[in-house]
Amino acid sequence: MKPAARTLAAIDLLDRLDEPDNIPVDKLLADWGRQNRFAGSKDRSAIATKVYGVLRRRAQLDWWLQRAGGDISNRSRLLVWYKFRRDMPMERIEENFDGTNYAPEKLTEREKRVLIELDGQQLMHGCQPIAAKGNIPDWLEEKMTKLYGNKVIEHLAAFNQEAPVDLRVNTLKSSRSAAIKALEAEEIIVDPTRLSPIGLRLEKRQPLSGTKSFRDGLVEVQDEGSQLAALLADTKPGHKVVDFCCGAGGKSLAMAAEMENKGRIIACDVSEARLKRATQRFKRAGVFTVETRTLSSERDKWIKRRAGKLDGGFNRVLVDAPCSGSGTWRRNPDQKWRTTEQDLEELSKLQASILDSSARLVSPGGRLIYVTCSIFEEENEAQVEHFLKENSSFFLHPIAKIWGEKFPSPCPTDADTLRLNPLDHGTDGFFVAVMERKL
Ligand SMILES: C[S@@+](CC[C@H](N)C(=O)[O-])C[C@H]1O[C@@H](n2cnc3c(N)ncnc32)[C@H](O)[C@@H]1O
Repeated sequence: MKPAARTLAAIDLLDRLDEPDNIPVDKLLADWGRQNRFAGSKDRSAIATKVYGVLRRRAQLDWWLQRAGGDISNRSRLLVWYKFRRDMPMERIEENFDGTNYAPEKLTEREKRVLIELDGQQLMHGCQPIAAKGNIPDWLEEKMTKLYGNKVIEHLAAFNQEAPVDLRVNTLKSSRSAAIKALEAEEIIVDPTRLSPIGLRLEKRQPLSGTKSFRDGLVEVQDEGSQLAALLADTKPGHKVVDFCCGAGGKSLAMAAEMENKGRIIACDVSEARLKRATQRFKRAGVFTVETRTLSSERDKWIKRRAGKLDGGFNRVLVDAPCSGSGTWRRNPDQKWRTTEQDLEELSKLQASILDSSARLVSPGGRLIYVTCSIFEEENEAQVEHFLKENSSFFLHPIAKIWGEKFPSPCPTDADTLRLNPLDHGTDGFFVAVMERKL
């Protein structure tokens, strides 16, 4: 594809992301690649760089557009993003807007004036408000400042970096050192992760799905934060466990390995498609203690039936709740432009309802582990506080206690719950609370 065709494709994709059906950017790009087979891997990668580039810098690009008198559109955003790249002199920008077939219209006089206004400027400007400097929507500025205080800009910058690729070693099939060697033999260089004792971090982004190590189930792709959340469930061989919102099974896989394939995990979700993907992953990993269950909702009749059983409930119920995904902005920068205050309110209600229902499955002395990949208080601490107020038979089990028993690294928090973030921990944003039912 010529440069202008790539530019047009990127603008079209950015416009598509503004539509209300919430297709995540990674899926949109993958679908586009499948539907446009004429595009080679270099084309796809160049288009993705432009799309992510604009999504990660959107608030700053809009700030400059307003200041320089441009209109706010994805075409203008990409144009200004080009302008701030050192490798894009005016001739190259014009080449990307050449007005031919399969290319964006030629630059207007107004657009050219905007570009002249930006001559000699840097994307970051001292007069930008926090929301612009940190590339978040205005309504999130107060929330993020409350969370991160005077380090808010640094935190937002960390949320704007590309996330590393982390792997979890499947201890049913390998040790960390053996997995490092097996990957090295396939020219994949990894380093041990800092916090998770079973994690590896790729030195550089590389396709993994074709490698023997991956196909043989020695490793699974899983963010280090997600690994820690699963490990903090502290499952033991022989336990009975429910993974209440199991999705494609990431945490079930980690728990099954911790349980040495002994015991039973019931992996539930309302999405059949995700459960199907989970089943394939269990097979590859050699996990045979997991059975899947499709729920109609968090109030599914199965829960009522199980909760009423006399044979004691489950030792562990892990709730990896549906959430805003604000902890994963490094991977999904589109998400922050889509989440609204109303979404947060609706999600909070759903989370409370899921917690309330799933708690009924926990046996006396058993634990309810509440996890989100969100950084927002209303989805995290506030949920736990509300739950404990309504459920006096549960108490908070301090994270530091479990951490000290399981991990060689020092516990990153002295609070009773754990909140991870990219700047301090190098992981996605995650929240974990462990609540125990009194005997
Ligand atoms: C954060 S994702 C889970 C990710 C998964 N645990 C993992 O580690 O890969 C949340 C999941 O909750 C599921 N979900 C949404 N509403 C639900 C409900 N009412 N009851 C149970 N699961 C629900 C979604 O389908 C989604 O798979």
